[in-house]
Amino acid sequence: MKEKLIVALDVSTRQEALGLVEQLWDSVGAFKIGMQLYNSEGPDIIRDIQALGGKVFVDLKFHDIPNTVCQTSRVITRREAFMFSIHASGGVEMMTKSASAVREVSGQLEIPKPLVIAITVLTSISQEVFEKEVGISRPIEDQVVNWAKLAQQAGLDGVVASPQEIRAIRNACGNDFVIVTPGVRPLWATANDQKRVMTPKEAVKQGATYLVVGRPITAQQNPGEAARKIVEEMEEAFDA
Ligand SMILES: O=c1ccn([C@@H]2O[C@H](COP(=O)(O)O)[C@@H](O)[C@H]2O)c(=O)[nH]1
Repeated sequence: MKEKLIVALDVSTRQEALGLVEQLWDSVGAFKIGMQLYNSEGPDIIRDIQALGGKVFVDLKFHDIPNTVCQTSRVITRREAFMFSIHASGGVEMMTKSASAVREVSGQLEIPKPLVIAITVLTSISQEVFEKEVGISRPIEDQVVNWAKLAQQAGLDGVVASPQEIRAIRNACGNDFVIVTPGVRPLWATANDQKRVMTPKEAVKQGATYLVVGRPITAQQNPGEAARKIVEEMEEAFDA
């Protein structure tokens, strides 16, 4: 079950990040690098985490014209990321070019193909904000499923969505489609800025492939203990 847990390393220094990796590598499945750490420490942080035995999800949420995202996907593939994210709202051409570039480069280099995952609607967005600020007047779930279907059509491996949309995505895209869910909050943690949340146990029950958890682990005095507690809660999904 720990393989399903990805820890978001939202810190600003290599020292903090590698300290967390050393404490957590045997309790979780992978580590996520986002814009904070990547922009502080640069791409070498990917290699540093890999050197400690950690698999790396590069969550830089690429969103640009098809050529730019395609060429950047080649770069990330060469860095042997385990997974990386692009925005579904970039469109089918952008996603298709990224997916085929990744297949080509990983095939040429004979390295494992990274999972390419489409961001749908950020888990910090509520239905009210979606309508009033983003300007889309339909249920978030419908928009997420629409983007998930387009991502699948484009040859991507899966999507990032809130646990609240897992069932609808599974119904539309099937059991092999990868669903990565941030917005996971144990009952003992605060929601922070996350709006569409669910507990680890419920997210696993709904059918998440991977759970992304940051602050409920990294902001604790004992991150290792928090991660193990979350894995135990995930395992409860299969208790009778
Ligand atoms: O829709 C999304 C997409 C990405 N994220 C990222 O996941 C983590 C969540 O961290 P917490 O501390 O557990 O809230 C963070 O790195 C986000 O950039 C997301 O939350 N929602």
